[in-house]
Amino acid sequence: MLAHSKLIERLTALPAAQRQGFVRLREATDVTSFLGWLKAQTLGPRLYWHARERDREFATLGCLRELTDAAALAALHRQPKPGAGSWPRYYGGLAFDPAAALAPHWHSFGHCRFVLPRIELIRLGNQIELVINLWFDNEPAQQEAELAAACAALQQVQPEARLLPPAVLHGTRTETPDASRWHALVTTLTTPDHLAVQPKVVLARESRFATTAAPNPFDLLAALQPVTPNCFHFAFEFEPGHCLIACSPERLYRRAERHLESEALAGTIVRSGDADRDDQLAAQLLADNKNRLENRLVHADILQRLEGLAARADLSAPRILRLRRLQHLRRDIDADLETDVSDADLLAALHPTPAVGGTPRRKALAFLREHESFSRGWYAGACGLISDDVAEFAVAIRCALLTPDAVRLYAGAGIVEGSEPAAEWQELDDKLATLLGVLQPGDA
Ligand SMILES: C=C(O[C@@H]1C=C(C(=O)O)C=C[C@H]1O)C(=O)O
Ligand SMILES: [Mg+2]
Repeated sequence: MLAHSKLIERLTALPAAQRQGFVRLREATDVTSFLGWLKAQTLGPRLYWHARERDREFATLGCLRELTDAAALAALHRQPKPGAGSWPRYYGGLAFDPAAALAPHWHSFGHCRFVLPRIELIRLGNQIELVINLWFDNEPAQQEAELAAACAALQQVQPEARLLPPAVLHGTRTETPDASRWHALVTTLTTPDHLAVQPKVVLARESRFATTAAPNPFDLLAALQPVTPNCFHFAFEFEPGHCLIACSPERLYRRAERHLESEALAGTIVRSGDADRDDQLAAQLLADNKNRLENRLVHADILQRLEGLAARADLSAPRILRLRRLQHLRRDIDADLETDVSDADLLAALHPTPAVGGTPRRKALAFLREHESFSRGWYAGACGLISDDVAEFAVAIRCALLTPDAVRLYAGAGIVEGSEPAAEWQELDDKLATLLGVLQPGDA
């Protein structure tokens, strides 16, 4: 029998004594492709999250509860452990800047949106489970309605769809800012007066393709997965037709109980196609003052913000994270958290890091609100999942927003002392090359 039918049977037979609080039932199942499975589903929101290590994968359908502000996130922390012994897991994220207005194409995301899904498909290692979530209160009528809603959701589960090569992206491309405005912004940020008060700002660009034929987001992400090693993969579709997809190399943090892993990922050089030349380029990156400064400002900020939250925090030596076309400088941070630190505290402290915002943070955000003439929305936001025992967030870079009338790609570059406008503009193109290579195969 199929897993969803087994879950329906178990729900129908659920003893009255178990109709209490948060309930989660799970059944082993087998799915070839989580993205193919999501593509076939009609119940939304549809969310997908895949860890960089590729050993944990999640696809979710529907919404049982939602958290849409910092207070609701903070309240999660104090919840008693549910009787079922399994914590609810919320999937979602935060926009880049909590105080910046959102353009209409970002409205369905909001500044903060986390969903406790009705249905989860979870792979841990080789084990796949289909999960149904319910939340009962003490009213018999609510309990009946909750059971009926859960069964109805399971009945809607569709068999996997076949993934297809994504439709090729056509449409006129508009850059915001354009190259001359970028030049002016970088020049402003690298004057000695500016650098004295604002050593780093991460400037970004939106590349908008006007099209009424955006590729299917799940086909697109599936095509990107094999060419984006060492990356988190995620897709967030809160409303039909509006989907953010990302192949991000950058972890914001992972927390397992009181243990925290974070990192400074900043500083960039290309790859060459030749192994020896790549090693030379990596050595050049490790020795380069501008790139080291980009990275140093990130780990200094993260370590400083962990003071008071962590009993211990250690920084690794610099290493190279290799992607398909780029290499980045990376330093890992490993910490033990103080007892009562919540994910709401961690998100408020760490996000946005100077890898995507700048330092000092408030000044950088104020500069971007004033001078960046597009809406970042969830680009450079924090995306991931929270439960009481484990939480994990990636930074939403190397991403695309697909909407009914456009595909928008985003790329940014850290501007510090030594940044040159043309080289930083080129870095934006280098960061988009993998995505564009799949979206517009002939042109890459
Ligand atoms: C802002 C982005 O990437 C960030 C900027 C980097 C840089 O300037 O060297 C490198 C990695 C990320 O910290 C992006 O990809 O959009
Ligand atoms: Mg850079």
